[in-house]
Amino acid sequence: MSLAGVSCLVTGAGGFLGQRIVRLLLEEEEALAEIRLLDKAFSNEALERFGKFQGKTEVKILEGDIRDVMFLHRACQGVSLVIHTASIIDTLGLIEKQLLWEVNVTGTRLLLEACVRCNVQHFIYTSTIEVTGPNSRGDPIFNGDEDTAYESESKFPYAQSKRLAEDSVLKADGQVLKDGGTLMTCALRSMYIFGEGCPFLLGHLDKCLLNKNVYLRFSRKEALVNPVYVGNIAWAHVQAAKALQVPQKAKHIRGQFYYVSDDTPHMSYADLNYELTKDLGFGIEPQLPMPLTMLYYFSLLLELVSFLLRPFVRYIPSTNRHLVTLLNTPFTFSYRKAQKDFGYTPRYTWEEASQCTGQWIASMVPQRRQYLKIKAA
Ligand SMILES: NC(=O)c1ccc[n+]([C@@H]2O[C@H](COP(=O)([O-])OP(=O)(O)OC[C@H]3O[C@@H](n4cnc5c(N)ncnc54)[C@H](O)[C@@H]3O)[C@@H](O)[C@H]2O)c1
Repeated sequence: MSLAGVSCLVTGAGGFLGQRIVRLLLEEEEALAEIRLLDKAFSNEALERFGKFQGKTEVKILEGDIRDVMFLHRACQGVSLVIHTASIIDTLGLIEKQLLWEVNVTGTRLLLEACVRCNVQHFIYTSTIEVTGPNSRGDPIFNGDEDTAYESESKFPYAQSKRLAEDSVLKADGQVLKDGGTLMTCALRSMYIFGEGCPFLLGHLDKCLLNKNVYLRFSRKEALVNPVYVGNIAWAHVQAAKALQVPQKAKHIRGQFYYVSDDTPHMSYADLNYELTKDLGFGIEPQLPMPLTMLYYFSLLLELVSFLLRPFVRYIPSTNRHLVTLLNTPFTFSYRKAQKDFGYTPRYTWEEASQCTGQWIASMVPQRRQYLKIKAA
């Protein structure tokens, strides 16, 4: 299976995951013809990294908005594969719902329409485990798979927006392209992603440094999850893309969603922070700041305060019931189906993943200390 000669568009290419997907695509032995990198903004570091690449694949930077129909039309013209990672991630409810919808839901639909107009045959959507749950009751799942029945009714805007976008992607499978061809789509439901460049890890690191080098325990030890290393979820996109090129394989994949995890040991989100930086001598609080039920009602209280203040001031609490449940519910998934249907196996072991991530965090500590010092002054 190969992507030799393929022209591919990656949206969200300047983001944490997008950059890693691009890197893997550029490293492919059998070179792609062209990769178009779409994002609303690229950092200088990202541009520098892409600029260093000296290979056969042509790289084009497309800076613009996923909501811009004309821009999408130009971006899709002449490509046969779209990997759609661009999205707004919002676990706290910081972003206005309308903007979240416009980017995550409408943006995805506009992109699908552009694909049909421009005869793009293959479309891979980066979805999230949050479209499955956990639900508000906090029902656990251990080693779930695509057939695991689960009552999920998340009303949290980010999860809802990703669910609607995923539905649109999977429903678009089979649509007739302008030239009479067929659009084939699939969605990869990623676990929480860790790795070099992960903004969430930096947020937790800052709090740890402010707490005298002790990580906050925001999830109980028993709340086992299985986060995925960025190199592995990126690899899953590449593997899915390759399999879609092969008609015999594509027929199993199209219209399907897949859970993508790797061999990261199952542990809580809080314990992952600790595990990744054990060598730095950081600690972790032994217990939640208050019993889980109390934490839940405390979050409810903060949400009520936020609601009451809404006519006067926009106050977004630092926690909410959705987040407390998300962080404290055992929720693990197997990648068996992705392995069976498109040959996904993790490219990096847990040892490699944790070592690279740990080294990156260690390299960020001096900078973050400096930043926190300036912020406090
Ligand atoms: N980070 C995680 O733990 C995680 C877990 C599961 C799924 N995902 C999914 O993976 C994808 C990538 O996430 P990430 O962690 O790389 O996030 P990220 O924020 O680093 O990347 C998203 C990119 O999308 C771009 N973008 C946002 N709005 C845009 C717009 N209007 N037009 C064009 N580009 C726009 C951003 O500039 C950003 O570069 C997302 O779809 C997310 O839902 C992430």
